[in-house]
Amino acid sequence: MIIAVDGPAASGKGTIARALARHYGLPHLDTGLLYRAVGLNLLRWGGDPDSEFAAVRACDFAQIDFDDPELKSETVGGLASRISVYSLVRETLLSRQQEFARQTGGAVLDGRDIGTVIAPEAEAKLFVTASPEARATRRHAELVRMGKAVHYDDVLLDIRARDERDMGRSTAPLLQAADADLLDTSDMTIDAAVQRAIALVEARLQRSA
Ligand SMILES: Nc1ncnc2c1ncn2[C@@H]1O[C@H](COP(=O)(O)OP(=O)(O)O)[C@@H](O)[C@H]1O
Ligand SMILES: Nc1ccn([C@@H]2O[C@H](COP(=O)(O)OP(=O)(O)O)[C@@H](O)[C@H]2O)c(=O)n1
Repeated sequence: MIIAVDGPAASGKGTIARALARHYGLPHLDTGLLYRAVGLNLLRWGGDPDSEFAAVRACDFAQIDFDDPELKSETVGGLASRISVYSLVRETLLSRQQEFARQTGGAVLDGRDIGTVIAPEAEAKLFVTASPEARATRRHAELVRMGKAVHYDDVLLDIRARDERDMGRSTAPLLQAADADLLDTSDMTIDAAVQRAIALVEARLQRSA
């Protein structure tokens, strides 16, 4: 079974995807980390994020430690959002994600285009969202926990800028797949959001049985 979890920044899609993976005993891929790794390479190598050529060259994970906390920084997230508009970058990262999705037994993937581009055949699709303010509050708390001195207003601006870029790009824009279930987590605790996600997946599985 493939479960696709898409949504904007800090909506809780990663938290939900990890919980679904645990619940169903499936492997999980956070596809945002691939785009973030490209951004981190550019930062380290002094590559120009305005150059599609440089961004494609940075699609190289040989020196990337996917547990590196720097991947989670807002600088790297911003770079990821900028280079993710390039269709050649998206093409370069496509097969890795599709192979993960199509492995025997299935998988859970989260990102922006899992249900629309990477695995349109997924048995269950969730589009996880929350208000920009709720998302900024969560991301701000997360960054403060990581010891970063950031202002809420800057985090909110960053979230809005990323939404605009992710939704406005021509290749694989962030959008809810026609057959995805919407899950708005603005007023939900993590536990409530996870329980709702499991219920939505179960309902899908029963409908397709
Ligand atoms: N429903 C929720 N209520 C409160 N905080 C949440 C909720 N869902 C996720 N979080 C927290 O918000 C932050 C971002 O969640 P995450 O799952 O990483 O989002 P995304 O993968 O969409 O960027 C994390 O610190 C996470 O613990
Ligand atoms: N499948 C994906 C995943 C991420 N991305 C891009 O990568 C950036 C970082 O993704 P992420 O999922 O790690 O970001 P957060 O939602 O955790 O803030 C996003 O802003 C997107 O622009 C994408 O284009 N397609």
